[in-house]
Amino acid sequence: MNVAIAGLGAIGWAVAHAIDKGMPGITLSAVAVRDPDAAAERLRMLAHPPACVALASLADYGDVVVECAGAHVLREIADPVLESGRQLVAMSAGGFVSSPALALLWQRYRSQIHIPSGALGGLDAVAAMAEGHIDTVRLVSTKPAAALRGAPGLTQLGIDLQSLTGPTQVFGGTAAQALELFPDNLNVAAALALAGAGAHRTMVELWLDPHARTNRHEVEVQADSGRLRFSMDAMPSSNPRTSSLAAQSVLALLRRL
Ligand SMILES: NC(=O)C1=CN([C@@H]2O[C@H](COP(=O)(O)OP(=O)(O)OC[C@H]3O[C@@H](n4cnc5c(N)ncnc54)[C@H](O)[C@@H]3O)[C@@H](O)[C@H]2O)C=CC1
Ligand SMILES: O=C([O-])CC(=O)C(=O)O
Repeated sequence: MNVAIAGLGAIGWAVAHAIDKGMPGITLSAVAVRDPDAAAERLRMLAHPPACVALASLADYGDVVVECAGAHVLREIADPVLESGRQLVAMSAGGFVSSPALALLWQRYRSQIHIPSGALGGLDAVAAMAEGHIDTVRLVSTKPAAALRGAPGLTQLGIDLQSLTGPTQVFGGTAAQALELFPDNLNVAAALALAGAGAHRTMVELWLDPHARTNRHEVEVQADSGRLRFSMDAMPSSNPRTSSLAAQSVLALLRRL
């Protein structure tokens, strides 16, 4: 299986590196990066350096194309991949909630689009519950201050990270609203919404804890089939916004595919 990756940041590089070290039956065929000169040095560290190509060409190189570059490029990557019948693995799940054009792609091609369990997990159980009736879904995410630095929602809500002294709730509302304010921080809410009750019926609380060392995600789903509760304390990766489990969830998905 040829895998092509968009974006060589915290997740993309971890996935590229792991495939290069050896995953049976999987070859890293191509990457698309924003700055090819900067990436060239990194790619030289790999035993089998992949081709460096444009985003729109990834579909020519990969049976599976893994997006780890951000929701702003998801459409550019997704169109050629889905039209050519390839499979798309999308880390920036929030794009399918906040962009109407991407929401349409999700409806039309969902069998070819894989949303990894990311920094959360447990989505198989939530999807199974959605086959019956889900009454309520609640996600409470608690993050260290560094994880939210630069998020547009902080400015819009008038939150000053420096002034926080203890755990503080910065947002409460639907997943759809959460992704408008925190598009790079709550893909977990999108993944949960897409697996379960949708972005308008998935309720999200976002807390900031200046003393937190992990990204904590607590999920509660009430359905006619029963009640699910779990929590994940995920260690940050080289990117303080992103848990290291997110890249590992891509590797686990690739092995399954
Ligand atoms: N589903 C989930 O549970 C999670 C999803 N994410 C999302 O996954 C995505 C990747 O996360 P990270 O690797 O931590 O981000 P990152 O910021 O470390 O890496 C993103 C990379 O994409 C590259 N990039 C940006 N625009 C590009 C373009 N036009 N062409 C090629 N490359 C481009 C950047 O140069 C950067 O190297 C983000 O959208 C993030 O919000 C992150 C954590 C968990
Ligand atoms: O990595 C995490 O803990 C969650 C995250 O960034 C996201 O959902 O976008």
